[in-house]
Amino acid sequence: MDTLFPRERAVVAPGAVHVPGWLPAARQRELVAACREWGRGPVPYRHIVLPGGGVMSVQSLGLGRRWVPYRYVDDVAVELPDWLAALGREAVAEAYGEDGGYAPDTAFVNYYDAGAGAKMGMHQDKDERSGAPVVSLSLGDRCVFRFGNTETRGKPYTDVELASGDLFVFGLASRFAYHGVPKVMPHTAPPSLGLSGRLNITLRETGL
Ligand SMILES: O=C(O)CCC(=O)C(=O)O
Ligand SMILES: [Fe+2]
Repeated sequence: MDTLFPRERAVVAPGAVHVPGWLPAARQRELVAACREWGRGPVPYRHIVLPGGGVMSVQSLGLGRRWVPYRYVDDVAVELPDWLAALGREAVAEAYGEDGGYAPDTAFVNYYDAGAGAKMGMHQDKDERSGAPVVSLSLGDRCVFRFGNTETRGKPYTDVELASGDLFVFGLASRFAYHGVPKVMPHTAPPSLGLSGRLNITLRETGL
């Protein structure tokens, strides 16, 4: 990534850790290939329709235990691969120094079409019955990831730039913090990745 200054690991809030460039380029390419493959599977990427009638600008696909707004249902359309759960465990160990037995059973793959202005509003990930951390991996275009507090969707929050290969883990006191993606910067993906837009893979333990 071509920034002027090296980007450094940061604890954005207690339990919320940003590790820039965690995924090597080859691993990023493998993950992009896997995301493409999942899209060819039984369930395509789609814009989720919320109960109020709103349509999300992000296109998503679920692996492992399936989520429909706003709950997990007891069925699996596409398995969560063991290698991805293992990567999640490594991610937690990287962020916290130990993996705490992390065993994610669900993942969301989100595609942000940067040209179409895809973004995600401030929300909490709170349909899980587990306090285990959320692991987020970024691929492709850079974005502004807004990481807030557990009380309100508003301030105080911190804006973090997430780039391809970055890891963000939020757990402990930040597990139920509001967060969102107000902006994706088009044409900022590493050219060698062959991806236009941004992919985000988010792993969670449902505790169900
Ligand atoms: O795209 C991101 O970085 C965040 C995604 C997210 O918050 C979610 O899927 O719940
Ligand atoms: Fe989220």
